[in-house]
Amino acid sequence: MMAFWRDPVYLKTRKRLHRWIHPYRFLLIMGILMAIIGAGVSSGVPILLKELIDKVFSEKNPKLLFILPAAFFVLYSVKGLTAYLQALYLKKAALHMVSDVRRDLFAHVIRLPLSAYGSEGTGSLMSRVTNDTQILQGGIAEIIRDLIRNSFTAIGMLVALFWMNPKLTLFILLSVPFTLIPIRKIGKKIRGSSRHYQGKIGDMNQHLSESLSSVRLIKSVGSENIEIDNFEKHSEEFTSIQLKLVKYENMLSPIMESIGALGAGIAVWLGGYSVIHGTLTLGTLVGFITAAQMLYQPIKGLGNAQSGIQSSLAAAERINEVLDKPLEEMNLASGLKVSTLATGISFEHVSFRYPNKEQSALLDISMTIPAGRFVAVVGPSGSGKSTLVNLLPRFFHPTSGRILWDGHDLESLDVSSLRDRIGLVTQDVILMNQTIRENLLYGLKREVSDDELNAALLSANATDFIDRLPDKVDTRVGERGVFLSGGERQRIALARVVLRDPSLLILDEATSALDSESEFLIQKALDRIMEGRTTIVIAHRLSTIRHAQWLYVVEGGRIVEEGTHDELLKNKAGRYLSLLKASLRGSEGSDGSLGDQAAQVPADRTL
Ligand SMILES: Nc1ncnc2c1ncn2[C@@H]1O[C@H](COP(=O)(O)OP(=O)(O)OP(=O)(O)O)[C@@H](O)[C@H]1O
Repeated sequence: MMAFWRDPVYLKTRKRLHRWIHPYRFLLIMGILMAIIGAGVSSGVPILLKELIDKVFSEKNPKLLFILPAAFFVLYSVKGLTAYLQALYLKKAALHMVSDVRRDLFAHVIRLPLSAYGSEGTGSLMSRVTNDTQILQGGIAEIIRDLIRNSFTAIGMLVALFWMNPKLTLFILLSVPFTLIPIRKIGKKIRGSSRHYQGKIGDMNQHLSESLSSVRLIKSVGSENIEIDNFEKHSEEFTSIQLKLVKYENMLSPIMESIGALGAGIAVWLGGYSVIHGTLTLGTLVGFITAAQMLYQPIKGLGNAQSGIQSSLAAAERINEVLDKPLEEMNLASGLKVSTLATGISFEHVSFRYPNKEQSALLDISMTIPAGRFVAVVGPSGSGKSTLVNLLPRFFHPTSGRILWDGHDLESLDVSSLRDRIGLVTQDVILMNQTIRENLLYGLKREVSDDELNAALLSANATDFIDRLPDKVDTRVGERGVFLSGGERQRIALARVVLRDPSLLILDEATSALDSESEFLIQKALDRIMEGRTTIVIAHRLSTIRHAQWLYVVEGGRIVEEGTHDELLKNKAGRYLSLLKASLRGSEGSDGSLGDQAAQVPADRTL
C-alpha cells in the first residue's frame, strides 16, 4: 500500500538513507520493538471485552469480575508506556539522523566548486540545508511512528478479528482495497504540492537574504515599498500553496473513515444477524465491533503516513539535487603538495569560458612570471583580469591550455596546499562578524603568538587604528566588517596575508580611490609585504603601475601588450598609452604627452 520503496526518489536516496540510518539502528530497533509490544497489547483489548461480556455477564462468573478490569488496567498501562518509549526512541533516532543529513548537506554545499554558486542563490541553498532537512525529519519521525505502529496494530487487530470470527473478518476486509485508490491519488497531489511548497520557501528565503544584504541600496534608491510588495507576493503564493497542501493532507482522513465505517457497518449487520439467530455470542460481537473500529484507527494513520512519506520524498528530492552536484576536485590524495614557488608560474595558451557564457573570457593567454617578480595586469573593465587571476587558486579550470606552477600543471597539484601558498586580497575585503584577532587567524592551520600577530599588524600599518578601538584586537568588526572603514578593512586583510606567509600574492586593487592617508599607509604596507614574494596585482593605481617590474595589458580576454611601464609608454599607438590617456582625460580633461603627465599625476590616481 505504501509502496514508497518502489519510488524512484526513494531508490535513489536509499543508499544515502542507509548510511544515515546505520548509526541509529539500535534506537530504531528498540522503537520498532516497542511498537510491536504496543500493537500486541492493543489486540488484547477486544478479546478481553469479549471475555468480559461472555464470561462475566452471561455466565455470571464473579471471580473474573475482578481479574478482567485489572487486566484492562495493565493492558492500557503497558500500551501507554510502549507508546511513550516508542516515540522517544524513534524521535531521537530521527533527530540525530537529520542532524547528520544537515551536516552532510552543509559539508557538500561548502565544498562545491565556485561555479556551482552563481546559478542558485544563497537564500535558496540555505533553505535546502535548514528547511528541507526539517521537513525530512518531521516526515521520517511521522513515517516511522505512523507506519510502523499502525502496521503492527492493524496486524494485531486482524489477528484478534480472525481469532474471534474469521468469516466476518473476511467480509469487513472487503472494504480495504477501496482505501488504496484515494491514498494513491491524493498522495501524488501531496508530493507535487509539497515540492512546490519547499521550492517556494527557498524563493522566499532567497528574496529575504538578497534584500537584507542589499539594504543600503534599497534605502538609497527608496525601493522599500517595492521590496515589501515583492515579499508579500512571495508570502501570499506561499500561503496559497500551504492551503492546497492542507486540503490534500486532510482529505485522506475522512475518506478513510467513511470506508472504515462501511466495514464496521457490514460487521454490525452480519454480526447482529448471527447474534439474533444464536450463532454468535453477544461478547464476540461487541469484541468484534471494537476490534473493527480499532482496526480503522491504524488504517487511517497509514493514510496520514502517506502525507509524511510524500513530503519527505519531495524534501529528499531537493536534498538529492544538492548532494548530486559534483564536488570540487581537490586532488587531496593524489596531488603533488606544493610548499614554495621556486621558479615561477607560466600560462600556456590558456583559454577560459564561463559555462553560462558563449564568448570566452580568456583567449590563448601565454605568459611567464618568474618567482619573485612583481607583475601588474591592466585593462579596461570586463577585459578578463579577475578571471585570469582566479584561475591560479583553481577557482576555475582552463577550458584549454594549462597553467604551470614550478613546471607542474596546476591540475596535478593538491589544491589545498596550492591555496595555502597563495595570498589573495580582493577589492571587497571579506571579514567575518568576529573579532579582529579571529579574523586574522581565520583558516590558519598553525599557532600564532601575540608577538607574531602584532608584527603582522605592524607591517600592514594596522596598529594605530586598532589601538584606538575599545577592545583593541578583540573588537568585533560587525557583519562583513561594517564597523571598519574600507582602508582599515584592507589593512586587516593585508595583515591576514602576512600571517599566511604566501609564496604568491594576488592583489585586486580597489577601483575607487581611498583617501590619500589610507592610500599611503596601504602602499607602504604593501611594499613591505611584497618583498621576497611573487606578486600579481590587478592594478588601478598609477603608483602600482609605475613600480611594477612587468605589465600585461589585457583586452577582450587577450594579452595585447606587455613590457615595463617605460617601454609601453614609448609605443605611441599602443593600447597601454590610450588606456592611461583615457583615465587621465576622465579626471584631468587633458590628452597631452602622457609620459610626462603620468609622472606628474598623484600616485593615488586610479585607472
Ligand atoms: N562568474 C561569472 N560568470 C559568468 N561570466 C563572468 C563571471 N565573472 C566574470 N564574467 C564575465 O567574464 C568577463 C571578464 O570578467 P572579469 O571579471 O574577469 O573582468 P575584469 O577585467 O576583472 O573587470 P573589472 O576590472 O571590471 O573587475 C566579463 O565579460 C564578465 O561578464
